[in-house]
Amino acid sequence: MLILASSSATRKALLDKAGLSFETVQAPIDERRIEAEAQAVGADGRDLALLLARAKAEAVSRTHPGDIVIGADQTLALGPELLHKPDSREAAIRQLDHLRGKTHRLHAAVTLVRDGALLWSDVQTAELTMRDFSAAERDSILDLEGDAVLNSVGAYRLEGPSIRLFESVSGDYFTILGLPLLPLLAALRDIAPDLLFPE
Ligand SMILES: Nc1nc2c(ncn2[C@@H]2O[C@H](COP(=O)(O)OP(=O)(O)OP(=O)(O)O)[C@@H](O)[C@H]2O)c(=O)[nH]1
Repeated sequence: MLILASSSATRKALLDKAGLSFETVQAPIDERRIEAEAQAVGADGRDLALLLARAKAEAVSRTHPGDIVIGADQTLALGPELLHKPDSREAAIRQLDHLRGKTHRLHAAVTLVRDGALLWSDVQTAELTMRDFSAAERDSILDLEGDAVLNSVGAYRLEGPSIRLFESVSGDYFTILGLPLLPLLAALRDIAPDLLFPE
């Protein structure tokens, strides 16, 4: 069985649309604690995404012997600063105002783990520049997006009306949504082709 160790509805949707059959299991890890420990030894956004993706897959692998577990994590770096998913509309407003008119990076990491062993990992980075949008424009986009932006590290959904807040985007679409799907599919074809086309 293929397992996605993520509670992300977006990641689940991407694998569903790719026609994969899998289970989702939320990883029982303390992301903030791992982040604090990693940053204390100088980890940057890219390192942290990989560390968390691996920790999630390893944690779920321990309770699912024999299964291939996909771990994934995405960090948002504005210069050296790491931003996180907003927990309210007010926090989303603050987050978008913080990103307005600037360029930030999204680091999306993905891992494959079986019986605690790391089989494969990858980290992809995208660079996104936001327009210097007005507060009125920001608020009308948040009205259109609703609570969906609370599940997104940048308080936006590139595939939704939020796209109107962007100046430019460079990098893979799936990386921005939070799961480097093409490298993951290539790794699964290599490691467990039967899981891509279950009998
Ligand atoms: N739909 C959508 N989701 C996005 C976008 N950018 C980032 N995200 C989501 O932002 C979230 C990043 O937070 P993570 O900590 O990696 O994942 P999570 O949602 O908390 O889920 P876990 O894997 O259980 O930690 C992921 O769910 C991404 O799918 C976007 O443009 N569109």
